[in-house]
This record gives sequence, structure tokens and C-alpha cells, in this order.
Amino acid sequence: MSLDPSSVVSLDDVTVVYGKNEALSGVAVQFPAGAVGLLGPNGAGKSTMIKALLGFIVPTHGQMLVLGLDVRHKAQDIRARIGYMPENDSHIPGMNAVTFVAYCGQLSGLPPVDAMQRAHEVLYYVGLGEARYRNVETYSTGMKQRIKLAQALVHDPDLLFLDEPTNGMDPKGRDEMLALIHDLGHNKRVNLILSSHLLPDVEHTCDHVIVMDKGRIATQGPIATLKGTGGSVFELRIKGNLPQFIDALRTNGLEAHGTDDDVMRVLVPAGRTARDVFALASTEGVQVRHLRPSVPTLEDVFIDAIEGGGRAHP
Ligand SMILES: Nc1ncnc2c1ncn2[C@@H]1O[C@H](COP(=O)(O)OP(=O)(O)OP(=O)(O)O)[C@@H](O)[C@H]1O
Repeated sequence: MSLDPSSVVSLDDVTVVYGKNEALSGVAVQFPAGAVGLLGPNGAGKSTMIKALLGFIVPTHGQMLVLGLDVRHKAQDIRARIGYMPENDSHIPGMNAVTFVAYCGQLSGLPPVDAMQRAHEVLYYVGLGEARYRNVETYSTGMKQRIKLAQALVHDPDLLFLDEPTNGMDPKGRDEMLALIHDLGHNKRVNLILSSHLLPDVEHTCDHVIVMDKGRIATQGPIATLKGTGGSVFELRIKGNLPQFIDALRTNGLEAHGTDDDVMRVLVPAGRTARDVFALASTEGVQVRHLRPSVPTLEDVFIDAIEGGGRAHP
């Protein structure tokens, strides 16, 4: 695969090594326009990829384009056109929110007056309008996430990198953050790359997904297409030897996961039906207590793409 200047982000054969640990191994991938999820378990290499694209880490091998610009030679130009919401807190102690966000706007090239005006606007947009004169150090975890989004948006970037944007947020705050990200990608039409280990976060906000595992691309594609080609999914509850039955399902090409609470999800490939599940139950001597068709989720589709990911998080 080679670089594609028309993609929002393009990587060709990119390798990043920390000491003896290869965090990215020959990654070649194109990010299309729109809202793209970068999904993978902890340690998959998502943050490393984003930091390399921002020019913070220099790969030992490979080439990268962001908005058609070569990261090696145009890092400054790229930074003026992108917004970055880092995984870790990055506020400046002692500054209030509006001063901090305006300062970030100036760092991204806005004149002071415009930066201040935009700081007020984006702080209202992320729901911090009332709290904008408070010292950021007094903010809750959820508010700190919101101000990180505000500083990433202040200069109206062409592309947003969001690294684990719902980290540490309570359910309500998380829903609100996801609604903002959905609005940015779908109503404001900002190109965005959302890095997350949480399937639902990507499913709620993105149209395309790139799945990483152990420093490589495991799978990728439009979410609707990926969900549409995986056959059908059933909720199943049985009475009998559960581990043995799951093994039998897998041996027969039927993937099962989410076995908490007694109810498992069984992915039946295209061309096969629930009859196969009943037939196998009969052979294995287990009783089917409940079998109901369900709507495929991203997790059903990616159960094999991310080793252990689906089984660890039913
Ligand atoms: N500064 C570093 N020095 C050494 N190893 C590192 C460093 N940063 C990351 N790693 C290792 O590189 C691999 C990829 O880490 P990375 O942070 O990119 O993964 P991730 O998918 O973003 O996961 P997380 O969501 O946990 O941050 C991991 O094995 C990690 O331990």
C-alpha cells in the first residue's frame, strides 16, 4: 500500500519502537473524511499512532500524511489545522478556563481578540459557559474533559484528534460528550478521529472504524457495512454444560460471547440459521431456554478482530 494524499490521514508502513517494544508494526492505512473511530484494547498502539501523526514521536520507519501534508516536513502547518484532545490532563495551573482556551487559540495562530471571542463560543458549546471564569484546577474530571475538547476546537480545525475523550466521565457526562462528538462529526461536518477502547463510544459517534490490536490494523471499514455482512445474531440461554456448549458452537463456526448473566450472544454466519443452534444443542444434550434474534452490534462483528476484547467486555 502507498500513501494517498486525498485521504484525511494516510500511513504507509509505519513502525514505532519504544526500546525493545514495537508499538506500531508496519502500519499502512487510510482514514477517510468524516467521523472515524480508532478502536482497540489498551496498549494496541492508538495513542502512539496519534502522537506520531502529530509529530511528537518520530517513527523508525514509514511515511505519514495528515491533510495531504508530510508529517516529517510540515508538522507546524499541520498543527495549525488540526485540534488535539489528549488523553491526559493538559491545563495550565492557575489559569481560568476562558484565558486558557484563548491562549490555546493564540498558540494555534488566532489573533488575540478573535481567540478570546472563540474561547467564549466554544466554552458555551461544550457546556462550560457558566464556569468559564473558574480556575481549571477546581474543575471536576468531566469538566476537565470538556475544556480539553474546547481547546481542541477553538481555532476551528479541519481535523480533530480525540484520544479517549470519555475517560473518567460518569454516565451522564459520557452521554453528553458523545452527543457533542456526534454533533461535531455529523452536523458541524468536522473530520474527526476518535481513539477509544470502548466499542459503544465509537458506535455512537462514528461512521467508519479502524480496529487496532498489538500495533497492527486488525480490520476496518464503514460501520454499517461491517455490521451488515456478519450474518445474524441471537440471544441464547441454555441449561447444561455452558463451557462445553460454547466450545461446540465455536468448533462448528458459530461464535459465542457475552456469557455473563447466563445470556450469551451467538453470531450465526450468513447462509446458516438458528436451526443450527438447536441441532447442536440436541447433539450436545443441552436444553435451549431462550433464543431470540437480536440486532448485530459492533462487538458481535469484531469479536474475532480484537483478541479477548469482546469476551473480556460482554
Ligand atoms: N513512552 C513509552 N515508553 C515505552 N513504552 C510505551 C510508551 N508509550 C506506550 N508504550 C507501549 O506501547 C504500546 C502501545 O501503547 P499506546 O499507549 O499507544 O496504546 P493505546 O492503544 O493508546 O492504549 P491506551 O488506551 O492504554 O493508551 C504499549 O505496549 C505501551 O505499553
